[in-house]
Amino acid sequence: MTQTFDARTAGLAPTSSGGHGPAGAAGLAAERVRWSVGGRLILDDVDVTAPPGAVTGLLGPNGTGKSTLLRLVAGVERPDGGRVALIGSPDDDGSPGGATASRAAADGEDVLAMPRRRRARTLAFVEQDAATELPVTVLDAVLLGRTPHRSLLAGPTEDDHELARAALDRTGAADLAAREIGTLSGGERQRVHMARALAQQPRVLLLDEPTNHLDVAAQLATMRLVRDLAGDGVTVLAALHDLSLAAATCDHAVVLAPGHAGHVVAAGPVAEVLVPEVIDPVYGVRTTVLRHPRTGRPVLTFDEV
Ligand SMILES: Nc1ncnc2c1ncn2[C@@H]1O[C@H](COP(=O)(O)OP(=O)(O)OP(=O)(O)O)[C@@H](O)[C@H]1O
Repeated sequence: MTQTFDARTAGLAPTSSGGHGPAGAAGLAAERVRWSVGGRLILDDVDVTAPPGAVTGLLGPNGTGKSTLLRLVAGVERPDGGRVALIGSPDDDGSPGGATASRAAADGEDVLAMPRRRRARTLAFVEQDAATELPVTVLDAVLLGRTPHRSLLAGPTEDDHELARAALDRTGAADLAAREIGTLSGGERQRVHMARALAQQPRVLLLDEPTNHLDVAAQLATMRLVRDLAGDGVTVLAALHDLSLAAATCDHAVVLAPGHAGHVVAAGPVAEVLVPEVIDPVYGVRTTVLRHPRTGRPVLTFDEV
């Protein structure tokens, strides 16, 4: 993936935040979000906060509701209750969950009440294994990310093309621009969906397993890109399975427990959350936390109980 690219000079940083960098960033607070399907309660009054201009990992075993929460926050599904709001400065205690989340959401702008186009300028979502049935080229698929930024009847401008190509460049997919999207491999498609989200110039980026299908170098490049975006003032909430990748990349982590309709068991800085006391009972494993010899960040290894 190309890492020499500067989002600010190419105009890929968010446009609507009133300034670049974390100081002008908007965070996200989901408060008491509730959702049922087929008579089964999937999320029961879940509070999750993604602090402004930070990378927050949404963690938890299979089926704990990570994708569902992201889909509700993105407006793909309607919650049965609760609120999703943009928030400003971090809370006094820096806590990304709990009572402070409720207060922040109560104060901030309601994302789900925004008109669709405005919401699409604010928030971009890369779904897990997002399929694209349309017989379109990769470049056209990425240009769709520019739709919320122009009037309904207008076609893409030169600037839109430039931004779309810059987004493809940044996700390492520039050479795929002319390909039909349906012919791509899983990893190639993942990069294209990420590029479409970047072309949207969102203030908040929601990612569901962004490293799915990617080889190890592409995983690292993606998470580096995620960190760079946060540096540009984009708030990132990413569902992740690889806890070491989360420890290496995220500022904050939120852990959902199995069997309790999305109950948040821990939320806070990764070094405090990614510890055996939290991970072992949630995942049913025995965790050892090592230190990365170069970065000093936690590296997690696991044994069966
Ligand atoms: N449309 C639906 N109909 C029925 N059940 C659903 C639906 N959407 C989600 N669920 C159920 O809700 C629960 C949470 O699913 P979700 O996909 O959000 O979990 P997840 O934490 O993202 O899982 P994974 O890590 O496996 O991707 C699961 O038990 C799933 O089967």
